[in-house]
Amino acid sequence: MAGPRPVVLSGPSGAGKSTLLKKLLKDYEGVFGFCVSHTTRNPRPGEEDGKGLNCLPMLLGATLLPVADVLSSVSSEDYHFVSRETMQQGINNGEFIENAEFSGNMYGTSKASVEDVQAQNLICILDVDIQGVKNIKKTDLNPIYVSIQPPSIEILEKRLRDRQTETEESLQKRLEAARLDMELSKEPGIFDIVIINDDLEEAYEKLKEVLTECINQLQEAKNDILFYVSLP
Ligand SMILES: Nc1ncnc2c1ncn2[C@@H]1O[C@H](COP(=O)(O)OP(=O)(O)OP(=O)(O)O)[C@@H](O)[C@H]1O
Ligand SMILES: Nc1nc2c(ncn2[C@@H]2O[C@H](COP(=O)(O)O)[C@@H](O)[C@H]2O)c(=O)[nH]1
Repeated sequence: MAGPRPVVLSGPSGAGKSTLLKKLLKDYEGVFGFCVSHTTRNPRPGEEDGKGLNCLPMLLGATLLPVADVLSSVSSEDYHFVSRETMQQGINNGEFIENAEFSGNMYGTSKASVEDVQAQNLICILDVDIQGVKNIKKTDLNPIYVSIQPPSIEILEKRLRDRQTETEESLQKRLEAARLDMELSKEPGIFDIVIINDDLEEAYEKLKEVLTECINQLQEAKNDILFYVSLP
């Protein structure tokens, strides 16, 4: 696929991927674009369908709201919320790069979502579980693979409980998946880097360090374009 090399963020549910992602998208506006996944799970309070930073021009056009109002209403971590039937149809039609069943729900990355970000010359960030990582490895996407891990399963459980988004049943399913994810992340060759998210600021600094090269490459490419465009 064309465009700058994408970034895959993975790691157990509750490890802090979205928290780090939101900081990154805010600090590097115009550099990164979030790939909005599809899911069959119910939206959480505050989540809305199909909203992602890459939908911004559409939102601005459709709502005619002041830019600041639209920006404050845009979350970087929402989904296209769909029924199982719709999702399965899309998968059957070959519209997805990868898809997985996680904690009783379907999740997937559509080709259109990736292309949407890449068409804007942004570095496309995907947030997927470990099954997604394995499936993406079979494609030609060629991303940088980053695993965000919690300091321990006990701390992960506390973070998930404190987040108050899960029922006891879904929390237990997520912890079960987390144990497997934490084991697999130790296998050499799966991830380019594993970041332990203990202190948030330290984890964020490490993430930025890993992404420095691709951030610089994109910014240089944009500067080159600006230079040539401004030539008389
Ligand atoms: N370093 C940290 N220290 C303490 N709490 C944290 C830290 N990082 C994230 N959290 C908190 O832990 C909770 C889980 O974080 P977050 O929602 O970002 O995880 P996630 O990996 O994106 O989960 P999911 O995959 O389920 O979306 C949030 O309430 C967040 O505020
Ligand atoms: N394989 C995929 N996994 C995905 C995708 N989008 C999100 N996820 C992962 O699902 C879990 C749970 O997410 P939550 O929002 O319900 O807490 C988490 O590990 C995500 O990384 C996807 O498109 N494909």
